Amino acid sequence: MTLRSGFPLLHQQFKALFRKNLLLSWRNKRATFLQLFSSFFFIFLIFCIQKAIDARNASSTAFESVANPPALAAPPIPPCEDKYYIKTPCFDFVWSGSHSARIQRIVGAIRHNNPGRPIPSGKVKSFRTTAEVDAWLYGNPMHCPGALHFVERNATIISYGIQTNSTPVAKRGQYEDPTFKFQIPLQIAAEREIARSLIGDPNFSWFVAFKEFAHPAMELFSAFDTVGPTFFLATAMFGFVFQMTSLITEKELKLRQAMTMMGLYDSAYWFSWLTWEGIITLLSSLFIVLFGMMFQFDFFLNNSFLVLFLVFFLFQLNMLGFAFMLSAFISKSSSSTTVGFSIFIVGFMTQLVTAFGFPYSNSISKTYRIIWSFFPPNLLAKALQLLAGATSTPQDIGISWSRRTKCAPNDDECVITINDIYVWLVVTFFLWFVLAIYFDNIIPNISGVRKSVFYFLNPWYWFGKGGNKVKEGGICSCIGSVSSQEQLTADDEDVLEEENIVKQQTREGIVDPNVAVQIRGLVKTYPGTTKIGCCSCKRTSSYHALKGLWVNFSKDQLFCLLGPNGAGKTTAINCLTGITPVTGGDALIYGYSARSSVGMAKIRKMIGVCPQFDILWDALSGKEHLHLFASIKGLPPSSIKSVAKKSLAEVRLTESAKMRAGSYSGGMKRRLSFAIALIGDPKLVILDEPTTGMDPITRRHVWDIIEDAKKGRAIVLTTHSMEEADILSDRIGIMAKGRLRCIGTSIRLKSRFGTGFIANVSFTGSTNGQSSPNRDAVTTPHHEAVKQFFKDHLDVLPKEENKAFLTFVIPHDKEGLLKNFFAELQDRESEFGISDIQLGLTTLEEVFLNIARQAELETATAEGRLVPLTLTSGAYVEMPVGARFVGIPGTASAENPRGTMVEVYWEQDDSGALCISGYSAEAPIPPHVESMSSSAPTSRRSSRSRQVHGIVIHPDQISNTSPTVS
Ligand SMILES: Nc1ncnc2c1ncn2[C@@H]1O[C@H](COP(=O)(O)OP(=O)(O)OP(=O)(O)O)[C@@H](O)[C@H]1O
Repeated sequence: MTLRSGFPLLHQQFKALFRKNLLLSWRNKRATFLQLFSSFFFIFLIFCIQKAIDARNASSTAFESVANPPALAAPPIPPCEDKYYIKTPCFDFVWSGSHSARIQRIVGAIRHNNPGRPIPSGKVKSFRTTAEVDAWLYGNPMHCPGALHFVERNATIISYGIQTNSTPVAKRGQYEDPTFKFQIPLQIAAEREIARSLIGDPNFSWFVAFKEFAHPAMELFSAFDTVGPTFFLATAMFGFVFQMTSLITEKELKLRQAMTMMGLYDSAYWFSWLTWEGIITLLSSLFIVLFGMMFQFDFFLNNSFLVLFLVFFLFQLNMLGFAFMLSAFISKSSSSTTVGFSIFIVGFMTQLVTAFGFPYSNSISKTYRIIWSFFPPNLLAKALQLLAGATSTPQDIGISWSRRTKCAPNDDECVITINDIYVWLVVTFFLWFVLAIYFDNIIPNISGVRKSVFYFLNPWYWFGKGGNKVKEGGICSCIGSVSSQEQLTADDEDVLEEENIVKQQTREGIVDPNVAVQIRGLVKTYPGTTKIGCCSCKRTSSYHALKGLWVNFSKDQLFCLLGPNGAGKTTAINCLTGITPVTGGDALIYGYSARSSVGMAKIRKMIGVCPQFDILWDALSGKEHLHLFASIKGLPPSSIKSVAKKSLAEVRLTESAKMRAGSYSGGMKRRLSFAIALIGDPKLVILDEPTTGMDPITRRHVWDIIEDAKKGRAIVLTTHSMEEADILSDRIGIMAKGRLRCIGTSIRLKSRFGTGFIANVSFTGSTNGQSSPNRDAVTTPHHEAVKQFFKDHLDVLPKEENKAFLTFVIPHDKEGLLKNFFAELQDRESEFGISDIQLGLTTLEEVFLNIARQAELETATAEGRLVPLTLTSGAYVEMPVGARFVGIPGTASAENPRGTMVEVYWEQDDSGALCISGYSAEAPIPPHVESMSSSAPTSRRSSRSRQVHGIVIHPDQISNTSPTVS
């Protein structure tokens, strides 16, 4: 099948990713709904605020245009209860001059003639003098809104004075102006009745009317101007946070890395996100303007639709670019909400400052304006201020499309126009977007790999022909010197032979057509770094994860890489797939070098990878995953459907093809990851623990698929299942501490590194007991007889024993004796009470443990890592991790002149580390073993390390003779 490349592939990848983004948004309905429609909620809130403001202003004509004001007839004296903040009982007014009968009559007339409401006598209070009134007011605050003071000068002159409170007060949004409410009615009433008294005509007409000035409407207090920026910033924050979360999640879950491994173009990735989010932003901006018009805001009705739409669209697009850029700095998706919230708070505060006029004023330096305008919420605040100002009164016509380049109506300073804001938003959007791609390249990815700070200066980068060289370590950390790793000579003869073959082929330039992958002295050293924090420097030393790997992986074969945790298997795979840069050596995959970026581009087309962790989107179905990865790989569109269908059938996921991967079981997810690795018929398939979490039936099924998949391609498998390795592998390499320790077929490894044969002898009539490595635990006459039989004929003692069975390990050199030995044992079965005898070769697991233990022992010895063990006899030993035979200090006697020793049994714990599982009974140390003192290794690291308490005996010294311990 010919895979697409170049622009057609870029286009295909873009379409597939765009569809993926669409599906993710569709499946995450709540988030998408908020992105699109949250503006409705905020516009409704602005509507409510505007209604409240309008209601408050309803009593005033200031906000209306009054061309021909009507006359207001003189108002009556209001009841005192009408006053805000009054204490009852209250008086409508108090007065002084009560000693004058004429004044009394005038006050009586004021009460009776009050228009529309005669005032009862109990609602006024009389005093003789002004001083008495003051004394009463002082002693009874808030019991009366006003006072009249009459003085009868003579028969023709009556003077009067008025006392009222002059402070306007507010209550529930309404203002009370005491001049109009109390003072003027009292004044008119007093003057009317004084005039009538002086003229002597009680019906004398005294009509006073008030008229305000004709005036245009004042600027309305606009909710858009004040709360609009914050509310629309909040609307944009939904998209901002969701976008950051999506990008960071794809980074965090290594989804992006997986797609890159499959040959994804970075440009397809970024533009697919930009296009999809651009569409969402466009719709959301459209809805903002439509909702605003629906609520009949002058702001939306009087400004041009296009002007408004562009303000919201460009602002939200700008925030999107800002989110893209920030996501390069964040590695945990959970942090995006915190970052979003912080941006909102900062935006809220800077918008507040903008609302007060900073820095868009002629009196403030242009430099401030430029700096301020880089933060998108500030530009939004200014744009809304201009647009609100342009529609603040009903006469204002707003900003039309043609006026966008001119000063906004009512903007006296005219420091910035709407068009300037557009330009700023567009330019800064491109800036954020370019910075997002730049930072994404130079900030270490999830594998700690990044490009050089000046990567874009390499012309080849732009042509996709190199320039993708990567580095390790953060840009703000000084990479410590990488100590060079000398190439160590292999200890094992098979490993050495493999190494020599590869070296010879490399030297002589021989291209073996059967070799798919040739690893030539691959070295990987993770550099140590010095991270400079604010108050401290953190140093880490470099780590040699691969110390020179020389190996060939043949076509049509499965090579299994085994090794304990941290052996370097994943590092080797990551070097092959280009995830991590190679420090030394090289790896050729079908002739292309993994060190060259041109080669890596070719390699990516040929490999399929099933990483250790499932790299899947929870919201996408199995079928959608296969369609996506097939498109990224470059399969012709016409074949994608059938290939995906076939792949799903192969991994038995046809039934659940349409189910979302999030609801798959662990085994189903692994199967899907496996199917993704095989898509596009790759010539090299790398499977990193592919069957983890699968049930035994499915696992066997996947093994069948792997077996079938060997044809025409090379497969590299890493696994912790020895059974899997045994069944599937054509060749196995066991790694430990960054080196290949042994290589060969399963049989070869078992016969070379296994302890020999395992004989299991079961007894009749015995109940199952606990197996015990300690042979003192169980003894019966039959047991003793069988043990003696083995001792006499093969010179071995049991490795494990309990009431039910005895287990013996028979060394390879006894193979010639076995036929007669077992024939005789079978003849005497009834005599020994034997129910069954089983004989087998040692397992691969044992080989693995032996290799791992040896590697641990080497390291533990070098590092001085010791493990204590107290024996049942009370003796105490302390040995390096992995030590098998340990002599017990102080046990030399006449009977055992070299002392005694125990064999220590090791197993791997859950984390893969070696721990003691048991130990044998004490046995004499054979005479040929080197002297006790010389064989006790001590730490070469430092004097701080503890001393070995015991004698570590190399297994070869014991196996050179008959087994002495069991
Ligand atoms: N980015 C890194 N920086 C520093 N050290 C690393 C880095 N990645 C891996 N290592 C170290 O390199 C060693 C080899 O790791 P690797 O993941 O290759 O082991 P492995 O054999 O795949 O183990 P497992 O079976 O647990 O997957 C480990 O000691 C690990 O801590």
